[in-house]
Amino acid sequence: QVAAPRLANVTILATGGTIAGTGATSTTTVGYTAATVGVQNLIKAVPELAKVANVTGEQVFQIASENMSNEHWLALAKRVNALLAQQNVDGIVITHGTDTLEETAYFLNLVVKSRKPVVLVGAMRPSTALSADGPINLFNSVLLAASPDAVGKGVLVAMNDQIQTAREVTKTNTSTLDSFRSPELGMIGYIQGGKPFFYRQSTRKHTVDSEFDVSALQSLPQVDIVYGYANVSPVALDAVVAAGAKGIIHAGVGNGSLAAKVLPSLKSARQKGVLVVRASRVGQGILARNGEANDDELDFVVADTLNAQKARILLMLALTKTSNSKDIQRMFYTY
Ligand SMILES: NC(=O)CC[C@H](N)C(=O)O
Repeated sequence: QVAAPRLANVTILATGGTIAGTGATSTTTVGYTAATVGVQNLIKAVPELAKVANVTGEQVFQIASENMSNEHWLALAKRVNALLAQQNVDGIVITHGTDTLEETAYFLNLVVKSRKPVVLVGAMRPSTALSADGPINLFNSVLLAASPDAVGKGVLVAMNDQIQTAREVTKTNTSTLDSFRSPELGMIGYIQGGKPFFYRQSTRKHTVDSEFDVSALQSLPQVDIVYGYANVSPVALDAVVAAGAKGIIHAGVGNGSLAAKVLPSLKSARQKGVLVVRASRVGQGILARNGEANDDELDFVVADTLNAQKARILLMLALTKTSNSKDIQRMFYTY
């Protein structure tokens, strides 16, 4: 008689979103209400979870993810770190609205102090819809969080049978099931037949190799994003500087080009000590340092391949450590 292998202990931290959403009818796939189903009912809806892990649920928030804030992130990261420090927790799944899921994933990728798996998951259809994607996504994410193969890979996203990394994944479609993709550098694996299959991993630092530590932080520095477009004016940029931004992400056109009408405001912001990071609205490609602007002379930083919303997260964390632009540029080439 051989003893059954020990099942991993996985904690599901529920934060809301469509995966916990309900609609008026089975064909309601838009215009439903997000964040109404509690974590115990999410777990009850997928009895198959018990076959792959000992699952415990905790309702940390119940929100639509457009309302995710820096304070939510700090609370969530502290809870994740506390749980992963426990010997009886092997992995964590976080259920999340899809709108800002990639941001929470990247934030945790930089501040979780453990090699144990952390997997974010959401759904594009509410729990009441025909062919709802939440249950299979939840099942896949729990088996991924329970898998020794997911250890040390950084924070992962498991949706639509694919495994994506926090740094690369982005929401690419407002409504289709295959919305979560890493169009630039690619997904790293699949989940099929109850098993994860990994093919690649990120070379960028994360989790235990990260220099960021939120354990003593109650807030994060204000960093705002301003967008580039034809006929742009400096109105929005000047407003965020006047409102006290410590850093600005400029999501410029093309390779982060700066319009002549905006450049004086960016220069004056930098002279006041505001950190300026050039990113691109394009969505793919390296932001060339000293390409479309002389970053050395302007003392600006470039975002490398990070999109603007993830550049905002890295800059906030960077500003908790230093205001030295060279050091911050190093961080953008490291994480
Ligand atoms: N598909 C979704 O999860 C979107 C619902 C909601 N806007 C949210 O992000 O929480």
